Amino acid sequence: MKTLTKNKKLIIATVIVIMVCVAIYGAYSFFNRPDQIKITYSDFIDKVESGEVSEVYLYDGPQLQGLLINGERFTTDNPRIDNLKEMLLINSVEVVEVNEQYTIGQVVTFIILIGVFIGLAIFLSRNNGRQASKEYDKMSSIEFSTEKEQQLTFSSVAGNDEAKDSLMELVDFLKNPDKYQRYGARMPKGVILYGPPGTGKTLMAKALASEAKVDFMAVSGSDFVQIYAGLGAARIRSLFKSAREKRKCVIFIDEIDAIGKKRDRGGLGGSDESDRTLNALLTEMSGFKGSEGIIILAATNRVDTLDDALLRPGRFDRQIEVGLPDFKARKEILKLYTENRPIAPTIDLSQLAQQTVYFSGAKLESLMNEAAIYAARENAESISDTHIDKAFYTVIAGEEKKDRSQIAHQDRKITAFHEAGHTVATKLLAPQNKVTKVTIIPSTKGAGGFSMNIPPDKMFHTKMDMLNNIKISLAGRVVEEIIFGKDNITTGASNDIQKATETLMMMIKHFGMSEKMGMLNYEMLLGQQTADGNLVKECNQSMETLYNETKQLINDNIDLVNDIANQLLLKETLKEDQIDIIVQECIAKRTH
Ligand SMILES: Nc1ncnc2c1ncn2[C@@H]1O[C@H](COP(=O)(O)OP(=O)(O)OP(=O)(O)O)[C@@H](O)[C@H]1O
Ligand SMILES: [Zn+2]
Repeated sequence: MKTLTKNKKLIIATVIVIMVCVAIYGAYSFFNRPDQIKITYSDFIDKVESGEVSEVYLYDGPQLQGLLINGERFTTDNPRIDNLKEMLLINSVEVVEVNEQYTIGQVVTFIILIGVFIGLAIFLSRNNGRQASKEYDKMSSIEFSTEKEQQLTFSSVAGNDEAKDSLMELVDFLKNPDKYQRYGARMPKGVILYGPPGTGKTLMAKALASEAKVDFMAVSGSDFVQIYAGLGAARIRSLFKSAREKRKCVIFIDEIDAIGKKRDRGGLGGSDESDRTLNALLTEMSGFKGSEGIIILAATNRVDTLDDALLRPGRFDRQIEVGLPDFKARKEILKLYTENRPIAPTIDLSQLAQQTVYFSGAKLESLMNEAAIYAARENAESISDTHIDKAFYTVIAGEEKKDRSQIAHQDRKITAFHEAGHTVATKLLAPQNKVTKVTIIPSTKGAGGFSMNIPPDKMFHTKMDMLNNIKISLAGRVVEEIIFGKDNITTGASNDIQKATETLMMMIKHFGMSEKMGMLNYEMLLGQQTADGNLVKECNQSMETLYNETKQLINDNIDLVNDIANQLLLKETLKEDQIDIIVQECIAKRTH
């Protein structure tokens, strides 16, 4: 595309040069026309005096030129006398003074030349502008589908149930924005979908638009990063303008981080251009009312790199995680992509789902597609295990070679036991806390799995609450040590240790909860310095005691840890009710 426009410019330039040459030649021959009569100087004086001369071009050259009343042009010798002009004026001849070195022809040629250059400049700049506007237009043509073209529904998206539920709520809003308006409900303008690549973020955005039967406009954040200053911002404005014209629509901005990166505060300059683009986005988002029925969905792999201004209320104030699929979701995705393919009856999707840990939806789709290609190449009757096996290695090519059945087995096991530790400690020490979900599928927030631990709302936290929270944090590491041995503990506990240290330090420094250290605010005493020797010593000792108490607790309930870890290895994600059942069953087993 770039070379094409370059060629175009070259052709245009050549044409213009030719035109200029023609113009110069034309002008030249015009002033040296053979019909230009040559008269003697005395004839000239006679004609002036008899009023036959209308114009004379005065200049310092050897010849004078002029125009007779009858339209004839003439030249005559230039006497180069001082009072010629006065004499001509007295005889009411129009005198045009011409700069010395130039002949009339040259002057006219010069004027034409300048005109042509100005024309050329305007043309090129307009061409440039057109180029810019072409790039600018590209935006709206990137992906635009009207409702008729879409038949996607949320059923085309497997797994990701929580994310789907959140988006489903928005369908009604898009369908009936007036209804919400009537109650003064402020509906979200922007939703950020975040998670690893290929997990179906785009797919869900499309599904939302088609379920709500509204238009879908997709752009990518990187399209707004422009060479032409201000174009990114202009594109944003144009995007919103066309969205408003549609009344209801879903705007999808992929890779929002390309324009929405945290801005460099205090840094010198930074990128003005991306700032300008981000500001345009923020302004546009504040500009439209929620009742307009426009929802902006943005996707990113990393929500933590986004500028805080983007995440404020009235902008992208909803953030939905779209994670890697767990066992159940993988099975559903595989089912989706085997439905219309001839699959050998020996293929066990559950088993395949188990063997594809850490695969994204896109990777699973690609797995089935590659397998289908292998089968087609062989003209096989159906897609068999051998084809899938081959496809498996194609899909994970470049990655560390893993035995299909052993994929990341040790990692999973460690994570499962670590998370089981947190879960058991929570259930035993703080049953009032809600454990919404435990998973061994890594999230973008944590390296391993995570357990969501929501303590009930309380005005005050007791010393006991805080000590228990520390123990819950330590329980992951404790289980690692008990199950895998002192030398095989992992780096997976680094966040836990940070959290435990923070809580303990707060107890000692701010809340006067350490008998040894007394009722002092150590931050006031120590100023900026975070800790002194005594403080560290006290913190260390308390932590050791807490660690040993946690170890005791876990050892006493190791059967429960085993049960939960094994279920995690099997199902990968456990919801609260599933955990409760495991706990009840385990305790029932004990009393028998
Ligand atoms: N949960 C899912 N259910 C069904 N198909 C899925 C799912 N997740 C991903 N896919 C498949 O993977 C393809 C790519 O997914 P999509 O483009 O939506 O991912 P993404 O999260 O937007 O990725 P990226 O972050 O790279 O933009 C989809 O077109 C679909 O075929
Ligand atoms: Zn942990």
